[in-house]
Amino acid sequence: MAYIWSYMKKYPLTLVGSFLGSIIFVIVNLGLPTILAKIINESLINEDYSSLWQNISWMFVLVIIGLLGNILNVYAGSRITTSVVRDIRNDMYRKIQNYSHQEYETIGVPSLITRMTTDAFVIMQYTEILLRSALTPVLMIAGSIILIFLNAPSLSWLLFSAIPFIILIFSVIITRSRPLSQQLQVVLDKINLSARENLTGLRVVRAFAREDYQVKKFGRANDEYANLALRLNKLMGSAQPLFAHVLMWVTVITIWSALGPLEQGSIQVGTILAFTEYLFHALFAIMMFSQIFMMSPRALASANRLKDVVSMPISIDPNSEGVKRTSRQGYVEFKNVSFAYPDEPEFEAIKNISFQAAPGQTTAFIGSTGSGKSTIIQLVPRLFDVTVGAVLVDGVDVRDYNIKSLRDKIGYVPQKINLFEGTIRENLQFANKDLSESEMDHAIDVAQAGDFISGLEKGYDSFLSEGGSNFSGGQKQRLSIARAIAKKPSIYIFDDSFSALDYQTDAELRRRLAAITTQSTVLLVAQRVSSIVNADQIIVLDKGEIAGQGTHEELLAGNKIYQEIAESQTNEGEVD
Ligand SMILES: Nc1ncnc2c1ncn2[C@@H]1O[C@H](COP(=O)(O)OP(=O)(O)OP(=O)(O)O)[C@@H](O)[C@H]1O
Repeated sequence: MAYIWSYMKKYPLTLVGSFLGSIIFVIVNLGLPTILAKIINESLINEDYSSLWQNISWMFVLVIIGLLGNILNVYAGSRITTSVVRDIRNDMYRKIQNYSHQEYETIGVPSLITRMTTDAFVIMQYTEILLRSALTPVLMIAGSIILIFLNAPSLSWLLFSAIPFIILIFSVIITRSRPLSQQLQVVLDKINLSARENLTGLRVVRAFAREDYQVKKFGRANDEYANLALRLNKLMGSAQPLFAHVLMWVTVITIWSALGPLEQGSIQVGTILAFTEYLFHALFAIMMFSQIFMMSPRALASANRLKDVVSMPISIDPNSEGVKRTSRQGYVEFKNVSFAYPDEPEFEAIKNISFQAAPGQTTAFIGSTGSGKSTIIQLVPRLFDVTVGAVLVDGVDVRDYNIKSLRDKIGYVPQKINLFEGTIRENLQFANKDLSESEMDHAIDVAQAGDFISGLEKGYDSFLSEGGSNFSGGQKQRLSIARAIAKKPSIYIFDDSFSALDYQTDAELRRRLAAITTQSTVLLVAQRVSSIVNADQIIVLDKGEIAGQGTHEELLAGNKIYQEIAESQTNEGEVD
């Protein structure tokens, strides 16, 4: 509740409007039966037609005020609920932008999506219920009790004997629904994970003809959700009929117990009619009020999941007051760096790594799969922080930089290509929003992407689907490289970025890159020896440790692991 209130209170005027609407609603709903009782008891029985018309006119006035109140209530309520959910989503999205990989991995991308969509939607529904069922029912209960005591005190016991039944019904429902509501959101995460995995891996699923398996896997999560939802809906759905049942009994008992006083003339027909209306409003208000508690377990579960996202401590401090400018450009140094991934703190993915890279030089990393190549280069843009030692860029520890300034220095081409939905132009401008047409031509040209783009009908305005899935692996790699070049960084990082290129394109691209990186340092992860023969230094990795360091010729002469890699590729006819 406090969580939602922290968002609701940002809209004080709209809140006042909603409260005013609630007050009008109560006045109108209790005013109408009160006037009706007057009409029956006074105007009709005494055949006083002038007071009859007067009362009917008051009823008209009340109905019109009620209509205006309703409009105000609905309008203000909608504004608040939609604003609250929009603000929650914006806050989440902003926070997620600052997440490091560790935070993403802790919550998981599918869960983040469920939280931003479904959990936020649950909060929207709950805000709506709060606005509808908090103030109005309280006023309605208070007003009904006062009017019952003023007009029919002898029947008030009926109200008080019905209240425990209503409270009992809702207490049972609320207690039982709490664990179900919490489970429901967790199972929804599973559905999201399964759907996402299936849809993003559609080609693999088809290629392995595993559609049935995937359908069953999704079906299991979906069935689990349906079972839980059914149990929850049955519980929630039983509230209304049980309430109606209590109300019917109370109405029958009211008529029955009013017969005596009616005969004795101590109570009038209009009063009984008004009493049943007050009673209905009071009990209905209790039911409305209970909705807050019925919905609260689910809302609480969702609010906690949303709060977890926003309050998640950021493991990589963006250090906004950190270093923004350096006199040197393009120097990278690793000083005795060891690193363990946060989810496996016992296992050091890289151990005691030291090397220096200077502008105009290419430093290449090679080694068997899982030897730690990607891990090393991810430490330069501070995607993770070192566990031991230090990474220096231009002489400054990367942790001392303003993180944006550090990353501005780097053009990163990740192993898993990430292009965004939009045009080629937009994807390149992602690196540099002020990119001129000639700069774009140059980046595309160096990345060897000009040929295939000129063959496209719309050229730079050709559209990439989500993740660039309508382009080939090699085309995507070249666009990703062009995007890094467009940034004109002082440090280039290529993580296995040439693997999808044919040998000729790979060689030409490296030649063109060498020409534009005379003032920049290049860190390059490669699988093929042919991609790194001209590197100024090659670092051979084995199980996270440096097993050799030198030029291609030096390593070929004296490093066993490098010799084995080169030999295996020569046998395949790969090395130039
Ligand atoms: N996010 C992660 N969480 C935990 N361990 C990880 C993570 N990423 C990589 N590792 C582990 O760290 C080690 C080094 O992985 P890394 O990706 O750096 O290897 P690599 O040399 O780049 O391999 P490849 O050539 O296959 O890309 C491996 O043992 C891997 O299992």
